Amino acid sequence: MSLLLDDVTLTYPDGDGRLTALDAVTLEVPAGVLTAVVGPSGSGKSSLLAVAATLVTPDRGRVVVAGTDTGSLDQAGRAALRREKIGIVFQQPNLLASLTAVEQLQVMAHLSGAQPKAVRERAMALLDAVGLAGQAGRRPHQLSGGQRQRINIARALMNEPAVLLVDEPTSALDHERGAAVVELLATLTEERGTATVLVTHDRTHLARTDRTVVVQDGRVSEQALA
Ligand SMILES: Nc1ncnc2c1ncn2[C@@H]1O[C@H](COP(=O)(O)OP(=O)(O)OP(=O)(O)O)[C@@H](O)[C@H]1O
Repeated sequence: MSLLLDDVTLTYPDGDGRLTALDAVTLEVPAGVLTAVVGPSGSGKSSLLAVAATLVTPDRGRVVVAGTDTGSLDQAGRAALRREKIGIVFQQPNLLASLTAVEQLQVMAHLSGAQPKAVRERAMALLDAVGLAGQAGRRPHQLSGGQRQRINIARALMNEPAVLLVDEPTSALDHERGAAVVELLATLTEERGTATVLVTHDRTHLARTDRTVVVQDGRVSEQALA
């Protein structure tokens, strides 16, 4: 088991009271499984990702990442766990304008003090895995939106995370490029054995995911495969 949310409740301050964003959510995501999370705006999808990423601490319940109960960690411990075990892909790639494709990946590992040669080899292998080996020397403005999102995904995999959390990666792409990104996520999840959670608005992508979870008013329910 790579990611477990166990009876997680998250509330935010709301006027004099509290707003319940996640309401006793239990979700297990095994290694090698691509789980889609869908639901209306404001239903709690981003909150679920933020809790899974250990960026937000729930009021109640357990978040277990690659066997570690994150409730037992202090802030530094959670930061280390995020660096080592969790890959996060946001909606917008947020690539650094002055760096080439391969450097966008290398910078991640340099931060954690790995050997430069091994880091470059790993970065090139990942660019190859996302179909961009030939674009390694290009800067973001020389790449398409779909290519930038592929680099974003490759960058999130640099530290070989057990858990990959992906927030609306296709929202800035046309349908065909979006479908190709979801296809890539499915392949990488299977090959690398990540426990992948994909938040998406686009239900046409669900055919390519292993499983769909619906969030409604902060509660999750399983949906049969489409
Ligand atoms: N920092 C915050 N403070 C207060 N309330 C918040 C905060 N973040 C989210 N909420 C509220 O919590 C609920 C769940 O929000 P969340 O962002 O998780 O939904 P979502 O499903 O990701 O929505 P969307 O699809 O629009 O991104 C909403 O009612 C939202 O208004």
